[in-house]
Amino acid sequence: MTEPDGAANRADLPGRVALNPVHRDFFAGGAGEERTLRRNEEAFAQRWIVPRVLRGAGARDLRTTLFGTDLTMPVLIAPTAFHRLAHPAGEVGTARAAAAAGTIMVLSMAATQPVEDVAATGAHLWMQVYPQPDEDFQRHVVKRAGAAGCRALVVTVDSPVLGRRERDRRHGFRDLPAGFACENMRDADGRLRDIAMDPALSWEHIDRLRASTGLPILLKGILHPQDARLAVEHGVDGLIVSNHGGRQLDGALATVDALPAVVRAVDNRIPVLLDGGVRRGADVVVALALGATAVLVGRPVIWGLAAGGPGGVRDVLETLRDELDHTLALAGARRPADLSADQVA
Ligand SMILES: Cc1cc2nc3c(=O)[nH]c(=O)nc-3n(C[C@H](O)[C@H](O)[C@H](O)COP(=O)(O)O)c2cc1C
Ligand SMILES: CCCCC(=O)C(=O)O
Repeated sequence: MTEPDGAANRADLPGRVALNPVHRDFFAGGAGEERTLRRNEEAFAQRWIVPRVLRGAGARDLRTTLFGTDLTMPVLIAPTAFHRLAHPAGEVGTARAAAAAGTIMVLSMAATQPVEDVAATGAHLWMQVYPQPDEDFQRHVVKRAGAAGCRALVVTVDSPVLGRRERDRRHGFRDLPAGFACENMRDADGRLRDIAMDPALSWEHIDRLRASTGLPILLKGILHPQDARLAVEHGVDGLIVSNHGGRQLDGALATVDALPAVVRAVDNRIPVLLDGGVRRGADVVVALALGATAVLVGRPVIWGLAAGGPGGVRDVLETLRDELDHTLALAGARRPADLSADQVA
């Protein structure tokens, strides 16, 4: 997706603030040569929809239910870090747009505003966490998210170590600037912790997390069908096929290429979601036809936030909704569930 570049023709957008180029590269960039980052979008561009005709489909119905929450469309907001670097409205601004659009926002563990403030917008929230080796602290974060009203946990499992983002290295960008903090990384005494990434974590960590909370748990960052099977065996409630928007393992499989095998392995036992490279309604249709229950968008939301605050995010979501509705009509489907894998070539 084209990045906002501070061009003058965007100055008319309400709430727009110029994006610091270092922060723009943080949002836009991926790991290594950014092969996976590019491939996520290219893989969608190489999928072709085979429409069905004369099905009397009528007006579309995009509604979707996930773990008891009704959404107006199968497009969610992926967890992304540091929204206050994109716009002063921060995660609260993004959540206002999610509430207005009737979808779920997945709040990043690296959010720059407290989950309680974000939840006060009335948006449906899920909380994303990187599994923390200090399990007492992790339970504290999970409890706090639940108390604030988050309805599910998204556990990101593709980050045993942080990806090498060369744009950030060139800029020397390592951390949030002064005056910003990961507000949901405070311990019970209010002290800030760093987000830990730990290559020693295993399925036992997920088992203990599973036993410690009644919230539905989704694993984010699944690409291999065997991991999908293991997730089901370990009592996980949902999967997100993701390569972290190409920010972790450069060279990892594109998500739409990974989706069919994961869907087969899961065999309808739990919902399978996908993120990475979803930019248009046609991409959503392809993912749904290949068996995803819903998709999430990452960078488009950030660009909307940077360009226009909550209204900019709303524009991004409503554009995706319109395109999805239109593409479904042209594909001969009334509901997402009417699509089938034989409609993708
Ligand atoms: C700037 C940025 C920050 C991100 N931060 C997180 C994060 O804190 N936790 C997480 O699980 N994923 C994070 N992701 C990955 C997204 O959740 C998602 O997998 C990815 O952005 C989807 O790809 P897309 O940007 O092509 O839509 C981040 C992605 C970006 C671009
Ligand atoms: C330590 C938080 C990193 C967030 C991020 O940039 C990502 O997950 O891609």
